Amino acid sequence: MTMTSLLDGLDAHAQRLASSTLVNLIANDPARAQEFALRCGPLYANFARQRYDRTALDALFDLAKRADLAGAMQQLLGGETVNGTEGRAALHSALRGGVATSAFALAARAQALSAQLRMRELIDALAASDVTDIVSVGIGGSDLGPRLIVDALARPGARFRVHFISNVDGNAARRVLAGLDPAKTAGVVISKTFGTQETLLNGGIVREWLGNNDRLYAVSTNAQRVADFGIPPERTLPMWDWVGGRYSLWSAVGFPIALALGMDRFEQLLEGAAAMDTHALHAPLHGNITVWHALTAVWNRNGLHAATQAVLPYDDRLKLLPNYLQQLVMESLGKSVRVDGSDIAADTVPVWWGGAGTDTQHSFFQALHQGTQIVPADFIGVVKADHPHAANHAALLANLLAQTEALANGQDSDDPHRRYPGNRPSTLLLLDALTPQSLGMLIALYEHSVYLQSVLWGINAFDQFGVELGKQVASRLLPALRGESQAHDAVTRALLAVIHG
Ligand SMILES: O=P(O)(O)OC[C@H]1O[C@](O)(CO)[C@@H](O)[C@@H]1O
Repeated sequence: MTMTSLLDGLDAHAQRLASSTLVNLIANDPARAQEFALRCGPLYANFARQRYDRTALDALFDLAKRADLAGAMQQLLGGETVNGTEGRAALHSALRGGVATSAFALAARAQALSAQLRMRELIDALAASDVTDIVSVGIGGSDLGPRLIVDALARPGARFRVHFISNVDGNAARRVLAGLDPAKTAGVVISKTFGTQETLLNGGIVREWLGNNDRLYAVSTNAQRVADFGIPPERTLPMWDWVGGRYSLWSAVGFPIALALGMDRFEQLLEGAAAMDTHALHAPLHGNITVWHALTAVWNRNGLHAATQAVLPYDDRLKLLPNYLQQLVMESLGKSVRVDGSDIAADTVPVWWGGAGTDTQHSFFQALHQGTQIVPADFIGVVKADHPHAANHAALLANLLAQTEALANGQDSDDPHRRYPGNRPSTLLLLDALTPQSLGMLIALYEHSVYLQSVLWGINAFDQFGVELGKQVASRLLPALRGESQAHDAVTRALLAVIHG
């Protein structure tokens, strides 16, 4: 049987379960509350409120075996060329630990360790200077990860305050720089290619604003372009082709993280991710959180045909997680051809979106409870608070548990307006506490789940050709925008006429 027909087979299970509700599924099999749950160190995952039963799960695990997810994980972590369209490995795991023993992976690990040593030296030197603020310039994978981690884990009173500029909109740079003193600020320009329009423009603004290149640093694979930009090798940290941009926060792309948290806590983040790598590689299929998470995603997409997936962190410090995951998941899995170039018969990635609870309960949760679309959700909670407001934390956790329960169980009413249909699936991910380790582990779980989903769909998770066309059209349009040429497209010509007034 082909993978496509196996994916089609999920439909039959979904049909079989069409009249079962989550209430029935759990009432008929109460042990699933415990048995559909797994733990990996500080990370607990409960899948009991997903709309599969044990028979459907067997079909999913059969899919996992036939797709050889275990072998695929070995290939990824062993540094094999899992990015076939670009002929590259995706060795983000080598940045954070040593699970693999191939010569290539060991060489990558050695490069990663030497870059970490240089990061530590540069941070120590900056800490001995007058610099109080850091401006990080980058976009996409060179921004979202560092921005998320700094927002989640930076502590008040840290040695450096770290700020981010990503958008090419000049307001982004203007707002950030407005509150800073160029004499006490260092800039870090992060770009794997050092060819990204937004980053080069914003980097140029920061370079000019600083008025002194001595406090400008770079992270890139392209040392020549960095040098041409005016940043010397002694202030340039390396990147490598074997790390994808959206998988790169563990590399020197994480320099802003290390500046904000300190190098020791940055290394704890890496340790957490490395522990998830070990789990992903060695845990048996049925006890493997990354496998459960990936199979659940495929079930919701190809069995239940859910068009979107929500991610709902119940911790204000994780409010940027949905933005980060949008790139990780949708840039990786937003594909409609298979590795061999053939069309995929099944649907791939749904739209990922979300926001932090409880705020979002007061914005879009109405649609989650009573809208016509079923939106599977990942709820993420943190058990132990590290603030003194115990009543707030109790309310936060009560809301988290209440929402997953209400979405699943619903509530009947004679009044259709006041009826809650329920049967809305969710996964609950709980961290014992929010620490560098637990956050590293959570992010690595998503990375590996994304990869395993790509294997199940037969697509390449590590290229992103879809973003290129827009960039090419934008650069072709620049002369037309300046009035130096005519746009080719009739609608664009009409719009330019409006802009030119
Ligand atoms: O690090 P770079 O080369 O500036 O690229 C930034 C981002 O642009 C993309 O290529 C496309 O959005 C991402 O994959 C990448 O993370």
